[in-house]
Amino acid sequence: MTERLVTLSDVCVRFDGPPVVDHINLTLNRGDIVTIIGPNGAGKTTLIKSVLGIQRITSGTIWRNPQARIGYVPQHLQLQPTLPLSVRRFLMLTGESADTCRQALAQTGVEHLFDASVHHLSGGEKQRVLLARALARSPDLLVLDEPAQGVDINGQAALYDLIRALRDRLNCGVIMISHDLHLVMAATDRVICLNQHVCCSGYPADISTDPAFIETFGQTVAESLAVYHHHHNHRHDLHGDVVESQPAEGCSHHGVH
Ligand SMILES: Nc1ncnc2c1ncn2[C@@H]1O[C@H](COP(=O)(O)OP(=O)(O)OP(=O)(O)O)[C@@H](O)[C@H]1O
Repeated sequence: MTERLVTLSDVCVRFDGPPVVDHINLTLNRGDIVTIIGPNGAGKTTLIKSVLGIQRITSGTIWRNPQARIGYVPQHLQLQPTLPLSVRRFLMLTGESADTCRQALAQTGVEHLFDASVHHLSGGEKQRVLLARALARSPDLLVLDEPAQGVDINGQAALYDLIRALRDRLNCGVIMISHDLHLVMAATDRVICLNQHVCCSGYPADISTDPAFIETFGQTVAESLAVYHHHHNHRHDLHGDVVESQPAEGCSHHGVH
Protein backbone atom coordinates (compact mmCIF):
# COMPACT_ATOMS: atom_id res chain seq x y z
CA MET A 1 0.00 0.00 0.00
CA THR A 2 1.21 3.52 -0.81
CA GLU A 3 2.31 5.39 2.28
CA ARG A 4 2.46 9.14 1.99
CA LEU A 5 5.43 10.82 3.66
CA VAL A 6 4.93 14.44 2.71
CA THR A 7 2.50 16.56 0.70
CA LEU A 8 2.99 20.15 -0.39
CA SER A 9 -0.15 21.99 -1.46
CA ASP A 10 0.16 25.25 -3.36
CA VAL A 11 3.33 26.19 -1.51
CA CYS A 12 4.91 29.60 -2.14
CA VAL A 13 8.05 31.09 -0.59
CA ARG A 14 8.87 34.73 -1.12
CA PHE A 15 11.74 36.73 0.32
CA ASP A 16 11.85 40.36 -0.83
CA GLY A 17 10.98 40.12 -4.52
CA PRO A 18 8.90 37.70 -6.60
CA PRO A 19 8.29 34.16 -5.31
CA VAL A 20 11.34 31.89 -5.18
CA VAL A 21 9.04 28.87 -4.82
CA ASP A 22 5.84 29.43 -6.73
CA HIS A 23 2.66 27.38 -6.20
CA ILE A 24 4.26 23.97 -5.78
CA ASN A 25 2.18 20.83 -5.34
CA LEU A 26 4.12 17.69 -4.57
CA THR A 27 3.54 14.35 -2.89
CA LEU A 28 6.32 12.01 -1.88
CA ASN A 29 5.56 8.40 -0.94
CA ARG A 30 7.62 5.74 0.76
CA GLY A 31 9.83 4.06 -1.85
CA ASP A 32 9.92 7.07 -4.21
CA ILE A 33 13.14 8.63 -5.45
CA VAL A 34 12.37 12.14 -6.65
CA THR A 35 15.10 14.39 -8.00
CA ILE A 36 14.78 18.13 -8.35
CA ILE A 37 16.74 19.72 -11.17
CA GLY A 38 16.87 23.32 -12.33
CA PRO A 39 19.21 26.23 -12.95
CA ASN A 40 21.08 28.09 -10.20
CA GLY A 41 18.74 30.17 -8.08
CA ALA A 42 15.69 28.16 -9.20
CA GLY A 43 14.52 27.65 -5.61
CA LYS A 44 15.59 24.01 -5.24
CA THR A 45 17.25 24.36 -1.83
CA THR A 46 14.46 26.63 -0.61
CA LEU A 47 11.94 23.98 -1.65
CA ILE A 48 13.62 21.12 0.18
CA LYS A 49 14.17 23.30 3.25
CA SER A 50 10.42 23.87 3.17
CA VAL A 51 9.90 20.10 3.04
CA LEU A 52 12.14 19.80 6.10
CA GLY A 53 10.30 22.57 7.92
CA ILE A 54 13.41 24.75 8.31
CA GLN A 55 12.20 27.32 5.75
CA ARG A 56 9.03 29.21 6.60
CA ILE A 57 6.57 29.19 3.72
CA THR A 58 4.71 32.33 2.68
CA SER A 59 1.49 30.53 1.69
CA GLY A 60 0.15 27.06 1.05
CA THR A 61 0.32 24.04 3.34
CA ILE A 62 2.74 21.22 4.05
CA TRP A 63 1.62 17.96 5.55
CA ARG A 64 4.28 15.64 6.99
CA ASN A 65 3.58 12.12 8.15
CA PRO A 66 3.91 12.53 11.93
CA GLN A 67 5.51 9.09 12.24
CA ALA A 68 8.16 9.73 9.58
CA ARG A 69 11.75 10.31 10.68
CA ILE A 70 13.73 12.53 8.35
CA GLY A 71 17.44 12.29 7.52
CA TYR A 72 18.99 15.35 5.89
CA VAL A 73 22.25 15.82 3.99
CA PRO A 74 22.77 19.58 3.61
CA GLN A 75 24.51 21.31 0.71
CA HIS A 76 27.20 22.81 2.92
CA LEU A 77 28.62 21.60 6.17
CA GLN A 78 30.57 24.18 8.13
CA LEU A 79 32.97 22.63 10.60
CA GLN A 80 35.31 24.61 12.78
CA PRO A 81 38.71 23.60 11.30
CA THR A 82 40.60 24.16 14.55
CA LEU A 83 38.31 21.85 16.51
CA PRO A 84 39.59 18.26 16.48
CA LEU A 85 36.66 16.03 15.51
CA SER A 86 36.66 12.36 14.60
CA VAL A 87 34.03 10.79 12.36
CA ARG A 88 32.89 8.78 15.41
CA ARG A 89 32.28 11.95 17.48
CA PHE A 90 30.69 13.73 14.54
CA LEU A 91 28.20 10.90 14.00
CA MET A 92 27.50 10.55 17.71
CA LEU A 93 26.42 14.21 17.83
CA THR A 94 23.16 12.80 16.43
CA GLY A 95 22.55 11.28 19.88
CA GLU A 96 22.75 7.74 18.49
CA SER A 97 25.00 5.06 20.02
CA ALA A 98 28.51 4.27 18.75
CA ASP A 99 27.21 0.92 17.45
CA THR A 100 24.39 2.53 15.47
CA CYS A 101 26.80 5.11 14.05
CA ARG A 102 29.30 2.45 13.04
CA GLN A 103 26.55 0.46 11.33
CA ALA A 104 25.38 3.57 9.46
CA LEU A 105 28.95 4.15 8.30
CA ALA A 106 29.17 0.52 7.17
CA GLN A 107 26.01 1.04 5.11
CA THR A 108 27.70 3.81 3.16
CA GLY A 109 30.85 1.72 2.66
CA VAL A 110 33.29 3.73 4.78
CA GLU A 111 33.33 1.96 8.15
CA HIS A 112 37.14 2.12 8.08
CA LEU A 113 36.88 5.90 8.58
CA PHE A 114 35.23 5.60 12.01
CA ASP A 115 38.27 6.97 13.84
CA ALA A 116 39.51 9.29 11.08
CA SER A 117 39.44 13.06 11.45
CA VAL A 118 36.53 14.71 9.64
CA HIS A 119 38.97 17.40 8.51
CA HIS A 120 41.02 14.98 6.40
CA LEU A 121 38.25 13.32 4.42
CA SER A 122 38.20 13.44 0.62
CA GLY A 123 35.14 14.92 -1.13
CA GLY A 124 33.62 11.48 -1.75
CA GLU A 125 34.37 10.25 1.77
CA LYS A 126 32.79 13.37 3.26
CA GLN A 127 29.58 12.86 1.30
CA ARG A 128 29.40 9.24 2.48
CA VAL A 129 29.96 10.28 6.09
CA LEU A 130 27.18 12.89 5.76
CA LEU A 131 24.91 10.24 4.30
CA ALA A 132 25.79 7.93 7.20
CA ARG A 133 24.86 10.70 9.65
CA ALA A 134 21.46 10.96 7.98
CA LEU A 135 21.07 7.16 8.06
CA ALA A 136 21.94 6.89 11.76
CA ARG A 137 18.39 8.07 12.52
CA SER A 138 16.87 5.18 10.47
CA PRO A 139 15.01 7.71 8.33
CA ASP A 140 11.72 7.14 6.56
CA LEU A 141 12.54 10.09 4.34
CA LEU A 142 16.02 11.03 3.11
CA VAL A 143 16.48 14.61 1.94
CA LEU A 144 19.70 15.20 0.02
CA ASP A 145 20.92 18.56 -1.27
CA GLU A 146 23.41 17.79 -4.06
CA PRO A 147 24.76 14.59 -2.49
CA ALA A 148 27.42 14.09 -5.18
CA GLN A 149 29.12 17.47 -5.03
CA GLY A 150 32.90 17.28 -4.89
CA VAL A 151 32.79 13.64 -5.99
CA ASP A 152 34.48 12.45 -9.21
CA ILE A 153 32.36 10.97 -12.01
CA ASN A 154 32.88 7.30 -11.05
CA GLY A 155 32.27 8.15 -7.42
CA GLN A 156 29.06 9.98 -8.38
CA ALA A 157 27.65 6.95 -10.17
CA ALA A 158 28.57 4.79 -7.15
CA LEU A 159 26.91 7.27 -4.80
CA TYR A 160 23.66 7.28 -6.78
CA ASP A 161 23.75 3.46 -6.86
CA LEU A 162 24.21 3.52 -3.11
CA ILE A 163 21.23 5.85 -2.64
CA ARG A 164 19.05 3.51 -4.69
CA ALA A 165 20.30 0.51 -2.72
CA LEU A 166 19.56 2.29 0.57
CA ARG A 167 16.08 3.13 -0.65
CA ASP A 168 15.53 -0.55 -1.42
CA ARG A 169 16.99 -1.73 1.89
CA LEU A 170 15.34 0.84 4.17
CA ASN A 171 12.20 1.26 2.05
CA CYS A 172 12.42 4.99 2.64
CA GLY A 173 11.47 7.88 0.36
CA VAL A 174 14.22 10.01 -1.15
CA ILE A 175 14.04 13.58 -2.36
CA MET A 176 17.25 15.08 -3.67
CA ILE A 177 18.68 17.92 -5.70
CA SER A 178 21.17 17.15 -8.43
CA HIS A 179 23.01 19.08 -11.10
CA ASP A 180 24.26 16.05 -12.98
CA LEU A 181 21.56 15.48 -15.55
CA HIS A 182 23.09 12.29 -16.95
CA LEU A 183 23.16 10.64 -13.55
CA VAL A 184 19.68 11.91 -12.79
CA MET A 185 18.38 10.40 -16.00
CA ALA A 186 19.95 7.06 -15.17
CA ALA A 187 19.31 6.88 -11.46
CA THR A 188 16.02 8.43 -10.46
CA ASP A 189 12.36 7.43 -10.69
CA ARG A 190 10.82 10.84 -11.07
CA VAL A 191 12.26 14.24 -11.98
CA ILE A 192 10.92 17.67 -11.17
CA CYS A 193 12.31 20.46 -13.29
CA LEU A 194 12.03 23.57 -11.14
CA ASN A 195 12.43 27.18 -12.14
CA GLN A 196 10.56 28.80 -9.26
CA HIS A 197 7.45 26.94 -10.52
CA VAL A 198 7.40 23.33 -11.78
CA CYS A 199 8.35 23.60 -15.48
CA CYS A 200 7.73 19.92 -16.10
CA SER A 201 7.88 16.66 -14.21
CA GLY A 202 7.68 12.95 -14.82
CA TYR A 203 9.88 10.04 -15.79
CA PRO A 204 13.47 11.01 -16.68
CA ALA A 205 13.16 9.79 -20.27
CA ASP A 206 9.98 11.77 -20.90
CA ILE A 207 11.25 14.91 -19.27
CA SER A 208 14.15 15.49 -21.69
CA THR A 209 11.78 15.86 -24.65
CA ASP A 210 9.41 18.20 -22.84
CA PRO A 211 9.41 21.70 -24.43
CA ALA A 212 9.63 23.29 -20.96
CA PHE A 213 12.77 21.23 -20.22
CA ILE A 214 14.33 22.21 -23.55
CA GLU A 215 13.52 25.85 -22.84
CA THR A 216 15.17 25.65 -19.43
CA PHE A 217 18.29 23.65 -20.30
CA GLY A 218 18.65 24.25 -24.06
CA GLN A 219 18.47 21.99 -27.11
CA THR A 220 22.09 20.78 -26.81
CA VAL A 221 21.58 19.43 -23.31
CA ALA A 222 18.24 17.85 -24.26
CA GLU A 223 19.84 16.12 -27.29
CA SER A 224 22.75 14.85 -25.22
CA LEU A 225 20.17 13.14 -23.00
CA ALA A 226 18.40 11.45 -25.93
CA VAL A 227 20.22 8.23 -25.04
CA TYR A 228 17.83 7.77 -22.14
CA HIS A 229 14.76 7.48 -24.33
CA HIS A 230 14.63 3.70 -24.02
CA HIS A 231 12.72 4.17 -20.80
CA HIS A 232 10.86 1.83 -18.56
CA ASN A 233 7.17 2.49 -19.14
CA HIS A 234 6.05 0.93 -15.91
CA ARG A 235 7.12 0.52 -12.33
CA HIS A 236 6.72 -2.11 -9.64
CA ASP A 237 5.01 -2.05 -6.30
CA LEU A 238 6.54 -3.55 -3.18
CA HIS A 239 5.38 -7.01 -4.25
CA GLY A 240 7.06 -6.71 -7.65
CA ASP A 241 3.76 -6.29 -9.49
CA VAL A 242 3.65 -3.90 -12.42
CA VAL A 243 1.66 -0.77 -11.69
CA GLU A 244 0.32 1.85 -14.05
CA SER A 245 2.83 4.22 -15.69
CA GLN A 246 2.82 7.97 -15.14
CA PRO A 247 3.51 10.13 -18.21
CA ALA A 248 5.42 13.41 -17.96
CA GLU A 249 3.33 16.42 -17.08
CA GLY A 250 4.28 19.47 -19.11
CA CYS A 251 3.66 23.20 -18.54
CA SER A 252 3.93 25.52 -15.65
CA HIS A 253 2.20 25.83 -12.28
CA HIS A 254 1.35 22.17 -12.12
CA GLY A 255 1.87 19.84 -9.30
CA VAL A 256 3.53 16.49 -9.02
CA HIS A 257 1.73 13.63 -7.41
N1 LIG B 1 17.13 33.45 3.30
C1 LIG B 1 17.08 34.06 2.11
N2 LIG B 1 16.86 35.39 2.03
C2 LIG B 1 16.76 36.02 0.83
N3 LIG B 1 16.88 35.38 -0.35
C3 LIG B 1 17.12 34.05 -0.32
C4 LIG B 1 17.22 33.33 0.90
N4 LIG B 1 17.44 32.02 0.60
C5 LIG B 1 17.47 31.93 -0.75
N5 LIG B 1 17.28 33.15 -1.30
C6 LIG B 1 17.21 33.46 -2.73
O1 LIG B 1 16.27 32.59 -3.32
C7 LIG B 1 16.70 32.20 -4.61
C8 LIG B 1 16.70 30.68 -4.71
O2 LIG B 1 17.73 30.18 -3.88
P1 LIG B 1 17.96 28.61 -3.71
O3 LIG B 1 19.17 28.43 -2.85
O4 LIG B 1 16.71 27.97 -3.27
O5 LIG B 1 18.28 28.19 -5.22
P2 LIG B 1 18.86 26.82 -5.81
O6 LIG B 1 17.96 26.44 -6.93
O7 LIG B 1 19.05 25.84 -4.72
O8 LIG B 1 20.24 27.34 -6.40
P3 LIG B 1 21.68 26.61 -6.61
O9 LIG B 1 21.51 25.62 -7.72
O10 LIG B 1 22.53 27.76 -7.03
O11 LIG B 1 22.08 26.00 -5.29
C9 LIG B 1 18.07 32.81 -4.83
O12 LIG B 1 17.92 33.98 -5.61
C10 LIG B 1 18.52 33.15 -3.43
O13 LIG B 1 19.36 34.28 -3.44
